[in-house]
Amino acid sequence: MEYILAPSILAADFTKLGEEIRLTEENGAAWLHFDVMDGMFVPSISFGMPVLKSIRHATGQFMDAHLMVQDPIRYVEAFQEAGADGVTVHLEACPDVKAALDKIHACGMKAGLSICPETPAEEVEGYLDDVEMILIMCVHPGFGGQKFIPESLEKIRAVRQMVREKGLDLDIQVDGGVYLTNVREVLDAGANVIVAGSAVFNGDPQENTKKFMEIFKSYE
Ligand SMILES: O=C(CO)[C@H](O)[C@H](O)COP(=O)(O)O
Ligand SMILES: [Fe+2]
Repeated sequence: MEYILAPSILAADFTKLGEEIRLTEENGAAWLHFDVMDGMFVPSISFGMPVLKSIRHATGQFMDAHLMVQDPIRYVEAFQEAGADGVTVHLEACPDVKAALDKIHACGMKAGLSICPETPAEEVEGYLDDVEMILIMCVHPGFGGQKFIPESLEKIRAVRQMVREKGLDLDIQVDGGVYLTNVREVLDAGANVIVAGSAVFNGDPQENTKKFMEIFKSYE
């Protein structure tokens, strides 16, 4: 299994964003996580297509767009045009989940499906053939820097088990409250794509990225 670090720029210092992104890329973070919030599906508003488009030119990392947006199918094409490589939508935000996932594929991107902490793991079962990745939120979406919800570990295990039983090899991404101190627990539970905002950008992004990559090496 491939272990991937996806630093979330939500926690970056935007006065030196390009430099901070470069430090994560040079030290092994293969993806960059881009949190889009619409003030409707989640209470906060973050950033959107123009910011992604600008960053696209600054990095070769896989651009992982996490859309915390109501009825996200409306924006799939725009994110592809801005330079996203993968788009993840929330099951709870889609009037027609399958249509949103199909649209992501039709736009030539990898499709991810995310569930909030209160949504049971079983809800994703019917969509496993339609995605490349399941994103398990380990905090209530909307803000960075929150505390990891411990019950998420059981959900990660359940989804990894479902994926195995179907003979699939999907990425399982975890997002929210993941730090160097608890990342082994989520890896042990079956996650392989780790989103980390505060844990990468608070402090030294170079050293923090290196430390995550060292832990991943011990799993490969
Ligand atoms: O989707 C998100 C919030 O809704 C963020 O990706 C997540 O919170 C990452 O931040 P941190 O690692 O600081 O918890
Ligand atoms: Fe996110």
